Amino acid sequence: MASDESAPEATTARIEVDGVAMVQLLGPQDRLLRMLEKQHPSVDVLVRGNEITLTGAAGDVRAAAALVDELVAMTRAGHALGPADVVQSARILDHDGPRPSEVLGEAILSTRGRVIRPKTLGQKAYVDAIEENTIVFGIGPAGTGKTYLAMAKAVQALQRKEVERIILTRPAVEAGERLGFLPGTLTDKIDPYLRPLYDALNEMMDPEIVPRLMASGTIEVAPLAYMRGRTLNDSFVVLDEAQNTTPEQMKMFLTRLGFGTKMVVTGDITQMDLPQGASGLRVVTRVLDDIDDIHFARLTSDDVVRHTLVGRIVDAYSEYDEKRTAARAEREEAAEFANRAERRAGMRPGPRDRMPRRGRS
Ligand SMILES: Nc1ncnc2c1ncn2[C@@H]1O[C@H](COP(=O)(O)OP(=O)(O)OP(=O)(O)O)[C@@H](O)[C@H]1O
Repeated sequence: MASDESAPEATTARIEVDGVAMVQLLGPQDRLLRMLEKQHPSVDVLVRGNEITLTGAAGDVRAAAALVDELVAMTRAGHALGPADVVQSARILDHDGPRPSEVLGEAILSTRGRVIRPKTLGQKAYVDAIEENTIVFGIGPAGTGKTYLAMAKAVQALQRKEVERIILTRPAVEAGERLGFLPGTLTDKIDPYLRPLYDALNEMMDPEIVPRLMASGTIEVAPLAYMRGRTLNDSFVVLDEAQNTTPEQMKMFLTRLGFGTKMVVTGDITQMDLPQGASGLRVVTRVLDDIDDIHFARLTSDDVVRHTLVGRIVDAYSEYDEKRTAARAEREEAAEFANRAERRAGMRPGPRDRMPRRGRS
C-alpha cells in the first residue's frame, strides 16, 4: 500500500510490503533492489524493515511505486524473481496494456525446480498465439526464445495429453537432404543440426525420460525431409530454422497438417544459410498472410533474453541492413533512370508517340 506526502520539490511514497519475505523481493545481496534503482535512477530508494520509501519527482516516484507493486504481486504469487524480471516489468509498465504480473506470471512448465515463463511482452503474445491458433509462425531475431518457448508449449501439450506426440524438425541444409539418411543411423548423422533441439528438450524434461520417449516414438527429432509423404495427426510439430527452407519444402511441411495437430514454425529471416533462392519463410509470410487460425507472431530485439548487448547488436545489424537496402534501391532507381534516358535518346519518336492517346483502346 503506498501513501503520498507531497513536498514542493520532491514526493515521497511509502510502500508497506506484506506477506512477502523481503529477501525474495529484493534478492540476495539486494541484487533486485539495485536493479530497481537502475530502472529509476532519479528516485531515492530506502528500505527499512518491510517498508520501502521512494523519494523523487512525482512522476518518477509514481512509476517506481508501480514497479514495486508489480514485483510484490509477482513474488506473492510465488514467482522467484530474477534481475530480468525487474527490467522487463519496467519496460512493460512503459506500455499501455497488460500488467507485468499478467505477462510474466504465466507458468508454462515446471521442470527440474525451474518454472518456464514468458519473459517479455512479445514472448507472452507468442505463447498466447500458440495456445489459440493451429499454425503459428514465430519470426524474429536470434535469442528471442522462439524455439525454446515453442518447445515448452509442446512439452506442456504432451503433459496435458492434448497431443500424443512431439515432432521437432529442421531443414538440414548442409547434410540432411543431401546425405540420404537411413533410420538406423539417424541419430549419428543428424546430431550437429538437431543438437540444439535435443539440448532444449533436456532442459525441459527429465533427461532420463527423453531417450525413452524418443525410443517409443512419442518424441521424434528428425530432418525436414522425413516429413515428406506423411500426415501428422495428434502431434505438436515444431519446424525450427525455417528461414532455411525452400518455398517447396515449406509448402510440403505445412500440408502435412493432420487432425489434432498444432504446428509452430520458427525462423529469422535475416539469418539465411541457403546458398541461393527464395526462403520458404519469406514467401509464406506473403502467401498465408490473412488466414484464420494461422498467426504470425513477430518478436523483436526487445524480446532478446540473452545478454542485453545481443538486443543492441540485433538493432545495429537491422540499421545496417536497412541502409544497405535503401542504398541498393537508390542505385537501382538511378540505373533505371539512366536506362530510360538512354532508351529515349537512342529511339526516334514513332508516329504512335506523336498521336494523342485519347480514343485509343
Ligand atoms: N522465456 C524464457 N525463459 C528462459 N530462458 C529463455 C526464455 N526465452 C529464451 N530463453 C533462453 O534463450 C535461449 C535462446 O532461445 P532460443 O534458442 O529459443 O532463441 P531463438 O529465438 O530460437 O534464437 P536462435 O535463432 O538463435 O535459435 C534459450 O536457449 C534459453 O536458454
